Amino acid sequence: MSVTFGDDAVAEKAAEAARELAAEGVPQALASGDPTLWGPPAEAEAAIRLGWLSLPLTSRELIPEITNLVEKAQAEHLDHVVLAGMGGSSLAPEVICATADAPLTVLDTTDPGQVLRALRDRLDRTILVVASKSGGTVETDSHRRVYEQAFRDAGIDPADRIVVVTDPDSPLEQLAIEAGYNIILADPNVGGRYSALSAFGLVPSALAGADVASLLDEAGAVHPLLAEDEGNPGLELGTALGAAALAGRDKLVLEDSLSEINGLPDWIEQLIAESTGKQGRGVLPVVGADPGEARDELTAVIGPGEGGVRVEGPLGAQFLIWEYATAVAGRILGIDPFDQPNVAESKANTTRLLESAGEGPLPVGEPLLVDGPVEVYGEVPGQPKNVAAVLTALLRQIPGDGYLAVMAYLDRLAAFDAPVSEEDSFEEMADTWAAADPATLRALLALRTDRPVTFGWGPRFLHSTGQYHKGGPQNGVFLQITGAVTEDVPVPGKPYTLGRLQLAQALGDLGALTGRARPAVRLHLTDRVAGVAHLLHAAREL
Ligand SMILES: O=P(O)(O)OC[C@H]1O[C@H](O)[C@H](O)[C@@H](O)[C@@H]1O
Repeated sequence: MSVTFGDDAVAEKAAEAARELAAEGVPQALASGDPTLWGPPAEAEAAIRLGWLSLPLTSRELIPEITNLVEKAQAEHLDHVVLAGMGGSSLAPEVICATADAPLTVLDTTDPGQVLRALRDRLDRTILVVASKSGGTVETDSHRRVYEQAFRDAGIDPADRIVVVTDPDSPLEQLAIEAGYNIILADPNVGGRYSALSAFGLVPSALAGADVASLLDEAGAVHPLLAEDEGNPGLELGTALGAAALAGRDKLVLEDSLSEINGLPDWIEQLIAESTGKQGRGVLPVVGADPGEARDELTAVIGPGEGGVRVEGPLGAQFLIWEYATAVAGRILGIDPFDQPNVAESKANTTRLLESAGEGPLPVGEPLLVDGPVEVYGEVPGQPKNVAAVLTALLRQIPGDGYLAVMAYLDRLAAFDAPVSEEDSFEEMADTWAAADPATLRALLALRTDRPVTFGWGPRFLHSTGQYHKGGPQNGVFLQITGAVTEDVPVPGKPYTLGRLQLAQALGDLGALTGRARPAVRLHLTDRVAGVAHLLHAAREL
């Protein structure tokens, strides 16, 4: 495992901060789980949130139980592994499985189309992992309800197919005991985004076929370094992130293109955004972007490559080092890296919207304008006449130290429905998919501004960068995309459908953003395919 610097200024600042922390005994204290390192207000939370430090050792106890579960699933030919879990309960397994080439279907969406895709795929061979630390997350609860119903309708006993990963004594544990589900309890002294090496990361990944014992070995190999003042990669990375942010380089561009690890930036994004984005401070992770020249950017590269900071090492070690680094950066920035004080606001807004609308329509308001398949909602300066003018106005509103966040409450897999010919080369197919993918908007808009542009799928990002948007520096500009639902999915036992919940989530977050006087616009696609094409066309023509 190594942390190296391609930028002398960052290297010097990191070394200076590391010397100061070493003089205060921080590396040793953090490695031994001292909860006082983030000040008195954070102490109570930190006292029950440092269990991740010992997971490379303690999670070994889970291996026999996990092996039994895997053998049982194999014996029953359950080879379609579906993971219902939000944020910390699915981001690590997604990277672990993508890196190990182990097929895993992740459900961290309320998009009815995307959920239907999973439901219609090999239900007879599906094993569902319901993962929630709190046991009360609405998306995960909805997935469980939908799958229970689908299993029953197919004559399958849900108890034969559902595995629950949760904290001891959560409401989900109680429900799972009563329903007779397989239950694996996680270490309650580990927060969601620090849980990669806990049962949350290991159980679904092992079921999908990843070698999770090796991950623990990889983390175990760097574990002894965490108490060191010198040659401690966690300290080197954490001081680089913290000191760079204090010096104004608080946008962290995460790159992994040359790495053998697939998708780690998405996991780091949640870890950094939720841990640091609070009290008007924080580090903004930017995923999928080319490094820019902006004075407030720092590039972190996973694996080989060019960048301000390079972090090279196997996945298990990366998890532990980034967690430790985040805790160190939190101390440098003077924030509590273990809470997420603003995530609940959008959730509360969503609940209120659903309750007050009853069975009536959700209060979407009147569109400001309609441009072909795109309705525009919200306030935009300069009386724009079309989508292109709205995008231009939003880009102009980004402050000099700010960013634009694009948040798409859509089916993340829909772009792959775009028709390709078998004669097409892979590059041609990739171009076709990119032309149907709302995520392409990020790159197109990034060409028109020198400020960072981020992209998140809703509601997934609400459990990640959503904290930073609301709790971090108030310099974001926000572009929501929602879409018409053609086939909805009822949530058994609840008065709403997934489509209604998804829209209420978008509106709930929009309320939290506009309540902070942030510029925020919602583009609603009345025809999703045509709407994405229209948006991308407008962005290309800017
Ligand atoms: O595992 P759960 O309790 O369902 O939580 C899932 C996610 O929910 C919240 O939004 C938190 O902000 C995240 O940190 C967490 O990972």
